[in-house]
Amino acid sequence: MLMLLIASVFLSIFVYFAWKGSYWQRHGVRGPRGWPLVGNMWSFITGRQHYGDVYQQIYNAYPELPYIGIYRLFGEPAILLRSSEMIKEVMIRNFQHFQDNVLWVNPERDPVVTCNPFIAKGEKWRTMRNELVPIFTPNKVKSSFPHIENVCRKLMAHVNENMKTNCFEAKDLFSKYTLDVIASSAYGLDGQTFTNTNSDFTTLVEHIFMPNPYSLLDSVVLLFSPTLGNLIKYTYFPKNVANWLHSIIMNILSLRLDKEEKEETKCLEKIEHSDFIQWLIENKRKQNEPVDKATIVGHCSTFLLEGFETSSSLMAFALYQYAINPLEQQKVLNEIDEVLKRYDGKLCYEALQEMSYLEATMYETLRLHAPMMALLKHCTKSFELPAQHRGGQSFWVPEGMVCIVPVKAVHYDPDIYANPLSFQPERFMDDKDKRPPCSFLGFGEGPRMCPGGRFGLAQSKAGIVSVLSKYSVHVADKAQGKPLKIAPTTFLTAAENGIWIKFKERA
Ligand code: HEM
Repeated sequence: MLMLLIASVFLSIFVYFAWKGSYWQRHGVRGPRGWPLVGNMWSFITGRQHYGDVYQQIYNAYPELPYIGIYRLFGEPAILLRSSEMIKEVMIRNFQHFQDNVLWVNPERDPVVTCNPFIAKGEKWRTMRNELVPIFTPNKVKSSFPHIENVCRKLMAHVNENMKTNCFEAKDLFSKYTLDVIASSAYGLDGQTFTNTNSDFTTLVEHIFMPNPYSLLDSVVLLFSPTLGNLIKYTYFPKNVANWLHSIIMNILSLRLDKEEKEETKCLEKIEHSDFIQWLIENKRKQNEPVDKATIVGHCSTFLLEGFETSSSLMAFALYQYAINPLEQQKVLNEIDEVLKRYDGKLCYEALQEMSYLEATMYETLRLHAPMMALLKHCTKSFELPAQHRGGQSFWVPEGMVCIVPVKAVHYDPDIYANPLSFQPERFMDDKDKRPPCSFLGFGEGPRMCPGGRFGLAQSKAGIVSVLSKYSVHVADKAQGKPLKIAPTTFLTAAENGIWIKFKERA
């Protein structure tokens, strides 16, 4: 009797998985066969391949299809978008059907980050995004520039001081830089990241996104399994960092808002602050709306989480690319010299705008090392995709299904970017209008496209120009002959063993 029971349990499990694994066959959509539980993600879940590389492999295997039916972890059917037309449908033209990002964060455990537009869903997303967009207009980015310039000076002092050892881990160097920029331009604080090894920004925040033994678990929870997240009580924003941030921002707000009230009653002049927090407050006042302190703390967590990691990895990967591509580096150095000469050697916002080759190298770096190797969108309103192949039928994407935009696969597609492995910044000067839509996704696309990209580029370019106006960059001795390895487990793209560089004083 017991044997019969066990056998029927096994049989039911087998039938269930066989039925689940035949989803795409039943719907007449082509794609790779999936395995029970792991779907097509075996090499990801075993820590051997980044999820972006898994999607790239599948993308390359079906060159003739506009989209592919795949199985994510736990056998979950999902659509991998392939043609640029399909990507455009989902990210831009029919955005209202695919509004939400896939990122499983529990609002009760992670209340601070629920204001983050990258995480927020539905109407809350729209409200939060609308509050942030005015902070990043060209004028506002220009107004932030004195903060950036000031941190550039600290960066240079730090590099000059450490030239004796002359072996820098680029990601670490530029994380310090971008954290200091955010501390100053967003909160009006001195982050002390270069001068104080025990500064809160250095000890609490700097390593949040670095590869660690839990990176794979974090990625699985964030992208695949809220149930697992609940089980292990996962938090996206570590509790101690959230508490620390909450307390410093509430302090800043009390100082500013309470002071303003007192000053208003005494009719004294207001103190001028010029940072993101102040602009958030002013925008609320202009609209005659109350300033909600909790929301401002939420936005401050967004500045921190979205603002430092993406830019610092862009800077680190860019310097790595210059180091292994000396001809392209020379073009950057020449342009920096030429432009700065016109500005009496002074780094300023206007000078950066004239460095078009430098900008092209940033885009080319983002093409090769996009911070997000795939963007995942939830279908929020069912949507009809055209037939996938001749003789096939259209497919209704059901609400809740995940649609994958395989950023890395698109960026490395030789039909879009000839010779995709090589670093050719010229592609972003001459040819950019000749490419199909949605073929550069370093900042995403459509209504959810990165609102902070302009600021991110400005801070990245300024730091790079500061360093390269004095030094050229090279692969550090300890990393010679060792190819760069990308960590297979992290949510954001990161180098497994760091990016080791050295500088040489320019003649
Ligand atoms: C070079 C630097 C940066 C890169 C490469 C970058 C890249 C991205 C990407 C790929 C997305 C996803 C877009 C999508 O889903 O279509 C994104 C979203 C976002 N980024 Fe950035 N980012 C950068 C800098 C920044 C900065 C400095 C901030 C703010 C301080 C910021 C704030 C955001 C926010 C709030 C979102 C969510 C937007 C939404 O879903 O509506 N980013 N970014």
